[in-house]
Amino acid sequence: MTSSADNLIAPPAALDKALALLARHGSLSALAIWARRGNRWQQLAALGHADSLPSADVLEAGLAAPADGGALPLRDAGQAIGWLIWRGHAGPDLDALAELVTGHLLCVRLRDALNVSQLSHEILLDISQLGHQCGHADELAQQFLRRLERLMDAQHCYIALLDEEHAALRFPLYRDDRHPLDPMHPAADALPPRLVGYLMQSGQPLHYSRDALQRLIQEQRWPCPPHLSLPTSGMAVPLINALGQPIGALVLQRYQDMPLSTAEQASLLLLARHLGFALDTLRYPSQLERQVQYRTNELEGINARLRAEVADRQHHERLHGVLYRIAELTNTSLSLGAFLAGLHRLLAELMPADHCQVALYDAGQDLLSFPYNSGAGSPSPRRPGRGPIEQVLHSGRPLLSTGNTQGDGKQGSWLGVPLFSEHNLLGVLAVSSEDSAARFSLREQEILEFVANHIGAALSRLRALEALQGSYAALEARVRERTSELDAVNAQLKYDSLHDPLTNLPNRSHFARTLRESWEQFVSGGHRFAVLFIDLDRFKRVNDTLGHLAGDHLLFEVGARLHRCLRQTDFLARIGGDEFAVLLSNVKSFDDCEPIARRIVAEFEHPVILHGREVFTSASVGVVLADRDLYHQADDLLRDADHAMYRTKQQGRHGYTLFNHALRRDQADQLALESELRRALEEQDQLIPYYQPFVHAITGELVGLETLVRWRHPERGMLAPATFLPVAEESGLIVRLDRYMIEAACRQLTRWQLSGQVTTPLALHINLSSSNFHDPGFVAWLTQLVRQHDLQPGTLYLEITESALIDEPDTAAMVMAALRKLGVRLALDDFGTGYSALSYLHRYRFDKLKIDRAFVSEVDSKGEADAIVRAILALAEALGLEVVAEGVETEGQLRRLSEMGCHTLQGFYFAAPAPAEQLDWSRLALPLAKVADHVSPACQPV
Ligand SMILES: Nc1nc2c(ncn2[C@@H]2O[C@H](COP(=O)(O)OP(=O)(O)OP(=O)(O)O)[C@@H](O)[C@H]2O)c(=O)[nH]1
Repeated sequence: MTSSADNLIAPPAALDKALALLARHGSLSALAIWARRGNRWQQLAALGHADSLPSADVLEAGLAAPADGGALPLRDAGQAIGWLIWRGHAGPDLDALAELVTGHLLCVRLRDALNVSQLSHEILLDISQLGHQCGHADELAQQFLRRLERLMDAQHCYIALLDEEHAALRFPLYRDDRHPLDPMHPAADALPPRLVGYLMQSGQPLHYSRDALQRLIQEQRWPCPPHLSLPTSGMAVPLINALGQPIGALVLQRYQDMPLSTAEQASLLLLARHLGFALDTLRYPSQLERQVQYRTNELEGINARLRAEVADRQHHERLHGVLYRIAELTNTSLSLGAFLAGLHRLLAELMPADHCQVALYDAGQDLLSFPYNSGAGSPSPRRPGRGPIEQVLHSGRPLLSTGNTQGDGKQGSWLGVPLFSEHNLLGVLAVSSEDSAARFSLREQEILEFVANHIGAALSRLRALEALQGSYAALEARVRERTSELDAVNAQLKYDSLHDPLTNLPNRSHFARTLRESWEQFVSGGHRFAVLFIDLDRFKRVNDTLGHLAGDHLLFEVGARLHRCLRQTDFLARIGGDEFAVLLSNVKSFDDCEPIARRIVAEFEHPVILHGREVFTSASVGVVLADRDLYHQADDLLRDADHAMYRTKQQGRHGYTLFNHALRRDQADQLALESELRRALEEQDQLIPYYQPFVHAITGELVGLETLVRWRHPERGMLAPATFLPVAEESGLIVRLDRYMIEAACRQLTRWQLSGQVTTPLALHINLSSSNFHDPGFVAWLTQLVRQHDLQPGTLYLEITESALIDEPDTAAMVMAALRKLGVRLALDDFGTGYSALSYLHRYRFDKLKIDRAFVSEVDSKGEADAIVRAILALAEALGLEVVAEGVETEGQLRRLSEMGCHTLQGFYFAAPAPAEQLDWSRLALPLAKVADHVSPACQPV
């Protein structure tokens, strides 16, 4: 008996022995032993007519064993590894023999495996050498196939390799008649390249059945024609090089129903591993060379990357530098032209911008203008056409074009981007290069767009700046215009404020200022000067007789005449109505002033022609000399010049007076008198009312009394009104004096009435100064007074002079009307002496006229006076006015007046003015004949 070890060495012989034993123990006509070798059944031993027996495949598929025999599966670990199939009777030791055969079959399998393993090792070793033996991958693949076929069924297989240079797959071996493929240029969407690609990506071997492949195709969405026949099974293994990187794939497939065994799968993995190395060795002859190459490639890669990084960084630095300068330029350029030229220079640092053009589109005018165009001058504005600029404008997008971009036949590259300002399309920025090799790319486009943004911003800024500058300029022009207008107006206002509009001469304030300046200079050692005060004489008369316009004319003419009398250096001003003042410069004494004053006075001897009439006028002049010892301020000089002029008036007008020591004393005296009068008004015993009667010419009865003021001065004695009334008028105390007198008279009348001395209505006359017309409380005050004394207002006669009416005619009329309303009567004093008395009678309503003493005194001696008095009486009668003749001093006058019909008389002939307590009531009550007898020649006015 052979041992198992022998069987291991020679299994077929062992089986034959097992067959003989079975035949011996039974009556068998046929017997076969089948073994599974790989994926197939193989009949290892047979006896008798074994070929009539069913095969192992048939039995495994479930078909019945021969009816006249049997079939027994031989199992190892539950798996059928062989079959015993027989015809006839098997005998009792079948099972034991079957076990024996099973052991033999296992030996066979082990031996097969050993053989395969040995073969595999040989082949693997062989394949490892192929890399050095073969010169080309195709050859290596054929060699590999030959060896593979020794191991397994390799009817359908292929090897794919990655061609790195061309990034494509090549198939040095391709055997698959079901899927024809051009191994050198395989269609990328065919199934093999897709499968290889998938495998190389996953890096994992893939064993698949048809269904699994079908699922993969669907999952990966590979195009797959419906008629395509897929393998029943297959295995694809990635080819890996020495560095573990996939370089291709080895695929083996079966279309028949014979799946790859586990051993085949394992072999294929090993084979693929060695194939990968062999192919890698073919590409890199030696490992060292390969490593050097690899390292070189790696270093070259790193180097290239570094160089690219450095170049990139440099480019970015340059780019940032230029962009920064562009941003700076945007904010600093003052003109668009300078800004755009600067931009072009900077752009040229970043790209081959040989030419640069900025086109702006005005939609309102449908015009393209070119604020910047490098090269030969700026094209003139034009309507849009069909060029690349228009295309950019139309699309609002960048445009890159190559070829003959300039229309000059030269090849080049053109890049244009739209210019926006706050989303409004303004125009186009374009650059072009003449270099046919230069090409603008996305990078240049991005830069240009960046620059275009800045141009847009700069345009907005410059336009805003231009608009601002424009409005500033307009504003400045307007301000200049307004300033010069204002200057002119101011100058005019200043001139007006310093000049008299009628004569064009400097006015009072101008004179006052000049006077002060001259005084300051004089005080600090400058030249002496003098002041002349000139007032026209009786100027009112001109106004009244010829009208105000003629008066104006005269004032103008006087200004011109005065000017002629002066020297160049003298300063003439009109300081009031008919008042002029002159500053005589550089005079040493009155001797220098007098000739000029004389000249002025003489100038008025020539008539002035007003409204075709010759008018004679004259002037009163006062002269004062600047004196540091006597004066402290300039205004005092004018005051004293006025005083001197006033003295001229007092002395008969038409002349001049030098303000000398006597006048100064007189002036001081006047001032003292003024303050004494002020005090007198506050006391009761200084200002005394005197009463002078009005007598009826025929009956001799007392018909009225005129109240006349006398001042019983404590030191100066009894003062006549002429002494202090001018002071009262000038100082304004006249109003208080009038009230004082009216009140005193009313009080006195009440007393007389109470004492029974006055029983019949008596006319009480009191003088009223024109100043009272300006006292708004006067009428109310008088009303109150009349009530207080319970007087008949009709007994009061207020005597007004013509001059009071001349000064303020309207105010006078108003006050007079109010007085009349109160019931107080009005008398016109000194009638006949004025020059326009008749007009006053017409204008104002009087109750009584007092014929001036000048006519009365001559009424009995001069026929002329007689005639005037007659005329006055006739006029009064016609107007229904009472008449009083004042100043009757003789009996002749009395008789004459009486004959003429003037019955109310006043004068020394009857009684001199006397204080109340001295009135001789007994004599006043006498009839006329007796009156004359009682007149005392010693009775004189005070
Ligand atoms: N036409 C005219 N008259 C003026 C102007 N200003 C003032 N007057 C008048 O001038 C007159 C000045 O009068 P006075 O100087 O007081 O008196 P007079 O008549 O000149 O008399 P004496 O000065 O006393 O000689 C007043 O009647 C004013 O109304 C003016 O601008 N034009």
